[in-house]
Amino acid sequence: MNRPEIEQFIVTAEQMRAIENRVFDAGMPVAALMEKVATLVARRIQALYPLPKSANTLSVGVLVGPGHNGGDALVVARELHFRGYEVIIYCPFTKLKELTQHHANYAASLGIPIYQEIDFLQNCALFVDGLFGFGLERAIKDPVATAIALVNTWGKPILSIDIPSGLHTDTGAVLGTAISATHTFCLGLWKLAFLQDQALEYLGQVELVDFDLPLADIEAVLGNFSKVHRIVTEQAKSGLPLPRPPAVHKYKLGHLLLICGSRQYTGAAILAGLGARGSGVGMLSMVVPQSLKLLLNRHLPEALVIDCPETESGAIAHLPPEIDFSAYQAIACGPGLTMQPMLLVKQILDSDRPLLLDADALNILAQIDPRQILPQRSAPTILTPHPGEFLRLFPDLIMDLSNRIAAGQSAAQQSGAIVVLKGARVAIAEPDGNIYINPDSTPALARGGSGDVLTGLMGGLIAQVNPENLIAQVQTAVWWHAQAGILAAKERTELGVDAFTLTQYLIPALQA
Ligand SMILES: NC(=O)C1=CN([C@@H]2O[C@H](COP(=O)(O)OP(=O)(O)OC[C@H]3O[C@@H](n4cnc5c(N)ncnc54)[C@H](OP(=O)(O)O)[C@@H]3O)[C@@H](O)[C@H]2O)[C@@H](O)CC1
Ligand SMILES: Nc1ncnc2c1ncn2[C@@H]1O[C@H](COP(=O)(O)OP(=O)(O)O)[C@@H](O)[C@H]1O
Ligand SMILES: [K+]
Repeated sequence: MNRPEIEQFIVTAEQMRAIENRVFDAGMPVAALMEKVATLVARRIQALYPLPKSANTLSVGVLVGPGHNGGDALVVARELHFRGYEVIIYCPFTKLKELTQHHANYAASLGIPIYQEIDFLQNCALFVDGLFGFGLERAIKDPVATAIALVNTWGKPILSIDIPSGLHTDTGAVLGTAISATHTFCLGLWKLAFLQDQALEYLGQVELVDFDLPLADIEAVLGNFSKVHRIVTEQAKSGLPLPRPPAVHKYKLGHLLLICGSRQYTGAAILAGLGARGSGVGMLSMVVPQSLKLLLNRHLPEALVIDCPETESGAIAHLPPEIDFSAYQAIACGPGLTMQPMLLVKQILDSDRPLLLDADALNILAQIDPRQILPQRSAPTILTPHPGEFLRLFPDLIMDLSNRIAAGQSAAQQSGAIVVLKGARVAIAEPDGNIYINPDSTPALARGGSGDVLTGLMGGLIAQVNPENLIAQVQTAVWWHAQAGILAAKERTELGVDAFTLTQYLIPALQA
C-alpha cells in the first residue's frame, strides 16, 4: 500500500538522485534499498501475471542494463526464478556497475541463462524492462536500439521498471528509441516524464511503487523550491464550492459574464453555457450575437442573454454601450467568437475583472501581444490555449514545447497570466513558476467542443470565489472536466463522449 501523501510529489532525475543520496548517507545500504525496491516490483509482477494453473511455468524475458536499473531487473529475475517462472536474461553490456555485476554473477550461478542477443528471448510470454532508468541521458545506440525495436514488435506485455527504457526522465522525450511498455512501475516518487504528453504512449498503465523514502528527505530536497505539483483528487475536490452556506443567495454565488459564439459557431456558445451551468454559478449572463438569442434561451433558459449587434458574417459587432463589468465576478471569453471582435477583446482586457480567455480570444490576444498587455491588467488573467493557440501566443517558445511543463512555466512567467496548457496532461502554470499537472484524464476528451465546456466550467468556478483562490479553482475545473470525461468514457466508451454528453457527466462525476 502506498502512503497517500507520496502521490503529490513530482521529481526530476536530479532531485530523485539527491533524495536517494540522503538516504544512503544516513546509512541505508544501496544494496538493501535495491533489494527492497525490486522485491516490491517482483511481487507486483507476480500479482499481475501469476503462474497459470494449467501450465507449470511462464517464460519471462528480462532486459538488463548496465546501471542500477539493470540491478533491479536482476533481483526481479532472481525472485521470479525462485517462484517458478522460466526466466531468460538479455544483457548485451560487458561493463556493469559493481552491484549490478554481483547480481548478474549470482543469477548466472543459479543457472538463469544470460544472452547477449535478443533473439533468444523471442518466445517469452512476458518481458521485464530494466535496461535504463533515471540514469539515461544520451541516445541509445545499437545493438540495444535494435533489440528494443524488436521487442516492441513482438506484441507481448512489457513491464518497465522505473521508466520505459529510452525515455528522458524529465522531458519524456525519446532518446534514440524507447520501450513501448504495457505497464510501468515508477519507483519511489513520480518522475516528471509521467506527466509529459510525449511520454504517454510509451508508459502504458502506470503505477507508483512506494518504497518508504522518508518524507523528511523528500521535503529536504524538494522543499520550497519544488514548483511542480501533481493535482490530487482530495485537494481538487476541496476547491469545489461545496457545501453551500445554508442561507446563501444567488448573488453571493458569483455572476459570470460569458462572451462567446457567432452565427458560424453557435454550438460553442451552447457548450460553454452548459459548462458554466455545471459549475453551479449563481448567475450566468451570456453575451452573444443577436441571432443566437432564441436558440440560447431554448438550451439555457436560466441564462440572461445579452444579445449584441452582429457583423455581416454573424460575429459580435460590439458590446452594448451600457454594459457594466463591475456587475460580474468574472468574465470568460472566446469559444466560437471568430477573429472579428478585436475591440471587444481589448475592452475586456481593460476591465478590472478576473478574465479567462480561450479559443479565438487567444488568437486575437496573440495579435495584440500578451507579454505587453497582460502585465498591465489589475486583475488576474487565465489563458487556456491548446498547443496551437499556445504557439500563436508565444511563438518563441516553440523549442520549449517539447517540454510542455517548461513551456507553460515560461509563458506564465513572461505574461503574468495563469497559463492552462491543454492536452492529454493539462499543465497549469502560475507567474511565480509553480505548475500543477492533472495526472488522470482520457483521450475521449480529444474531440471538438470539449475545450468550450472547460471554459464555461472554469469561468463559473472562478466567479464563485475570491480572486486570491483563483489558482485552486482553475485546478479544480481541470480535474473536474477530466473526471467527467473519465466517467462518461467508462459508461459509453471513449467514442461516446461528445462535448454535449460531457456536460451531462459533470454532476455525476462528483457523485461517483
Ligand atoms: N540510486 C539507487 O541506488 C536506486 C536506484 N534504483 C534504480 O536505479 C536506477 C538508476 O540507476 P543508475 O543511476 O545506475 O542509472 P540507470 O538508469 O540504470 O542507467 C545508467 C547506466 O546506463 C549507462 N548509460 C547511460 N546512457 C546510456 C546509453 N545511451 N547507452 C548505453 N549505456 C548508457 C550509464 O553508464 P555510463 O554513462 O557510465 O556509460 C550507467 O551505467 C533507477 O532508475 C532505479 O531503477 C532503485 O533501485 C532505487 C535505489
Ligand atoms: N488525449 C487527450 N487526453 C486527455 N484530454 C485531452 C486529450 N486531448 C484533448 N484533451 C482535452 O480536451 C480539451 C480540448 O480542448 P480544445 O483543444 O480547446 O478543443 P475545442 O476547442 O474543440 O473545444 C482540453 O481540455 C484538452 O486538455
Ligand atoms: K527501465
